[in-house]
Amino acid sequence: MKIGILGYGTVASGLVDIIDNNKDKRDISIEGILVRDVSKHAHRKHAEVLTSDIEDIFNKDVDVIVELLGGLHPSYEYLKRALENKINVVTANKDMLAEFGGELVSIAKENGVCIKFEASVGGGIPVLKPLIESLEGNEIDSISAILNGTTNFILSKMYDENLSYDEALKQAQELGFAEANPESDVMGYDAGRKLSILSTLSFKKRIYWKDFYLEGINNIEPKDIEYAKQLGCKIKLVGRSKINNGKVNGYVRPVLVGNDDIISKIDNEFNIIVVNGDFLGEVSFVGKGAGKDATGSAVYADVLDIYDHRLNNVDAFIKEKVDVDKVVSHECKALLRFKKPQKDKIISVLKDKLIDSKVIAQDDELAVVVDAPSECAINDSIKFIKDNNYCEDSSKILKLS
Ligand SMILES: NC(=O)C1=CN([C@@H]2O[C@H](COP(=O)(O)OP(=O)(O)OC[C@H]3O[C@@H](n4cnc5c(N)ncnc54)[C@H](OP(=O)(O)O)[C@@H]3O)[C@@H](O)[C@H]2O)C=CC1
Ligand SMILES: N[C@@H](CC=O)C(=O)O
Repeated sequence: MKIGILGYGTVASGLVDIIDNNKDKRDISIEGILVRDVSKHAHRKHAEVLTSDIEDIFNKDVDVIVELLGGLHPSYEYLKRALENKINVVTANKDMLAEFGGELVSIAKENGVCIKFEASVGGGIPVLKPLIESLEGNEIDSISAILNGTTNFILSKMYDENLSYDEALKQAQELGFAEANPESDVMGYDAGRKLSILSTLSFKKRIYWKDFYLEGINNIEPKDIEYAKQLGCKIKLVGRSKINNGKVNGYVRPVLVGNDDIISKIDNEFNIIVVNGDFLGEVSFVGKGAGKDATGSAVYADVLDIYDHRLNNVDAFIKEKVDVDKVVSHECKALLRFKKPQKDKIISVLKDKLIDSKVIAQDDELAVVVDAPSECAINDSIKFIKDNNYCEDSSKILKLS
């Protein structure tokens, strides 16, 4: 089988290694590799097929195009052209799927080819195929997940090694975990896109990533980690979505996770996806969510599907779009911090408006763990405190329940 690879960065390097490693088992020939700057890669294996001209790839009469460039453009235009030319496509590009998944699947179906995207969620973890195929008989009603390796790596390094946020992010970039623009990782956009792909496939309704409540880890301070330790918790960037009577509720946000919860045990670049099926109950998928070899392995699995003529497409992306409710409307706990506080006044407001509140620190700031009937009740209390200038600044981290 002849393939063209778009990109020769972290993931493409992993894919090339695994293709070469399995050469005696599967006859996959790399006909072209597209990069921006050929000279940068001239010393590498397969340098003879490098090109910076996309026409060289389309002129090679390939069976599969594997897109590992990232970003929306020109990736979208290249893949659309490939599918319209009846070339099967494999991609790890969640940005593009979250935005144009429906359109690309429709074009693939019209042209009798397929688009595969296992590596777009959970890096190396085989999760989409089991979800689509092995769990087909189940109605899935909830997803709880760590979906971004970079932020999980940063939070682990801050927690375990007291590394600063900036140092940890730098290491994640050096290890090839982060996106070309790491804002996608740290602001929660990447996890939001992955949660939208997972939710779309699981709930069989089109769910857009921007409709989730999205909050990143960029405001997490060492002091938050200290409080988390004091409370027997870790802070994790968690994506959660639920469907109930056709209504979807979902978020990506940093939350406190109790040390006895399986999600708190997933560290560094590892991801976890826990889904609940009506027949199966809960099932968890755990593994490396980012990095060269792990992600290369997932991309290779998609290439093998095409090699072995498993050319099915998923319909979920072309289903009707549903709205997403962003607020946590059930009883919840949260850690609240108030800077330059009028302590007695704040404590009195929280006691009045919420179910319970427990002060855990009161030095230069006030830190309180509250129990509330809903997130709205917490937000209303904070608004009242701020409107009355009882503090200079505040922050809130919900506890996962
Ligand atoms: N890194 C990871 O762990 C994971 C990444 N992904 C996804 O996989 C995809 C690839 O990621 P990754 O390998 O990390 O990215 P990298 O930034 O490491 O590599 C991107 C490659 O694409 C090439 N490239 C980018 N734009 C163009 C363009 N316009 N024309 C020609 N070549 C271009 C670059 O060329 P040059 O080298 O010349 O600059 C580079 O070789 C992304 O969609 C990412 O979100 C998914 C799961 C995990
Ligand atoms: N930047 C992403 C890469 C994999 O999708 C991450 O850190 O998870």
